[in-house]
Amino acid sequence: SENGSGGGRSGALSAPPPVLEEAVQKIDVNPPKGTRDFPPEEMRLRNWLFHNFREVSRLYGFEEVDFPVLESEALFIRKAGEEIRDQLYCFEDRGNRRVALRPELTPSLARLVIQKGKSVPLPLKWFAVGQCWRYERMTRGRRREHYQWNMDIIGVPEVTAEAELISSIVTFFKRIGITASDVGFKVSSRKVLQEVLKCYSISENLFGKVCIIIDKIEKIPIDEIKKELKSVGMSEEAVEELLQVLSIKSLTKLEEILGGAGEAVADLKQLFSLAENFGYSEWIQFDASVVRGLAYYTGIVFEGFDREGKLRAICGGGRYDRLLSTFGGDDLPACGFGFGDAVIVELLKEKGLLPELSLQVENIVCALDPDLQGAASTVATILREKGQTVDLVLENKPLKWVFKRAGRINAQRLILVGNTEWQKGMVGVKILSSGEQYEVKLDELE
Ligand SMILES: CC(=O)Nc1cnc2ccccc2c1
Repeated sequence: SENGSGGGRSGALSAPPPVLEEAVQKIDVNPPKGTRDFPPEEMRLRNWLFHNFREVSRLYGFEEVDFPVLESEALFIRKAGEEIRDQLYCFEDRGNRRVALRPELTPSLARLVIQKGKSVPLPLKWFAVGQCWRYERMTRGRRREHYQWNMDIIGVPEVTAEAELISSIVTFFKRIGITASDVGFKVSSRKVLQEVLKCYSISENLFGKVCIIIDKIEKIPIDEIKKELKSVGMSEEAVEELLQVLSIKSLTKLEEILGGAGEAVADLKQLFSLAENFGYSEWIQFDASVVRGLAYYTGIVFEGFDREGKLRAICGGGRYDRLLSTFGGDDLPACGFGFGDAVIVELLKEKGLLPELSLQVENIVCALDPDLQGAASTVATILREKGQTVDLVLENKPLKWVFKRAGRINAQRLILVGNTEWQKGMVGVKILSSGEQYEVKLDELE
């Protein structure tokens, strides 16, 4: 409220009219490239979505955690050639530290688990909803930020953890009206890949790279995939065998190829059996081509997809038993998933399932003349202390303006503070849906 010319007011009468700062050249009122504002309507949808994320997490007994959006760049530097690494939103800060806006939440969660060490009893069941960033050349015009819901279970080596996580996502889908005919989960295990590579005595450290290449199987031509696999050292024969195995869509077939002794088949059999018990068998299918694009997965991996095949993956996750130890922590088993805020909204639009969320206020309170503004403030406070929502008219406005605003904010009733009523300790009430109008004593207003 201070004017711009040299500090506070000096004797209003003598001072020349305050000269505001010279107008800066018009700033760009749009948010930075690839980012979004959330004006009220969009914010209501976001809050509705996040409320459902949090409610499901609560139903499953998970505790909410959060981390800085800014992390040391080192947390995300992995050598496997991931897209998330190529698009890291990283920079050098004013202390010459290499930092990055987090592209995902899992490394931060792993960092916090290690930091907490033995002080937190296992298993840990933590969830977070956080904004994640990527720096893409805007040529692609894609977003540079999105919000992700993550749920992670730390300290459980059995696939009961993965089964629980998939169950939580099914619960989420059901809550918002999505059914098993709308979406499904493709489920596999990276141990399938591991067992094939072992047959060809391909070294472990190629594992991450091969996964990242395979993850592009539906995004780039198969010849390109073969070329990249050979470039990391796989033989022609190994490539052919691998691609053959990755096309398997039945567990029985997989068992024929890999034999029944391996962990991959055992884990997947157990997962599908648990899915029966959870009651979500119709939601999942085995698909050996699913590897997911993050290098740290080591076991079961899964991704939610829309059965019409129009959209990108809705969510994805899996087991990452080595991540904590690569950060110098104990060798703790871990699994989790990430669920972005973008594809799900596209799906809801496609299915006509976007919720109708309008602003709803119970009361609009207004003084019928300026010297009753104080009285109106008192009435608003009384109603608010009763837990009622109140839009208090803050200026002396004509009744026409008040009615117009009442309509716009979807007020249920109009509380009029007028002289004659106020003298009797009363206020006027108008129910805006029916038009019914009456007077009521202030202490009987509920
Ligand atoms: C569909 C969409 O907006 N995807 C998206 C948007 N921003 C991101 C930012 C970081 C990592 C992944 C991201 C993914």
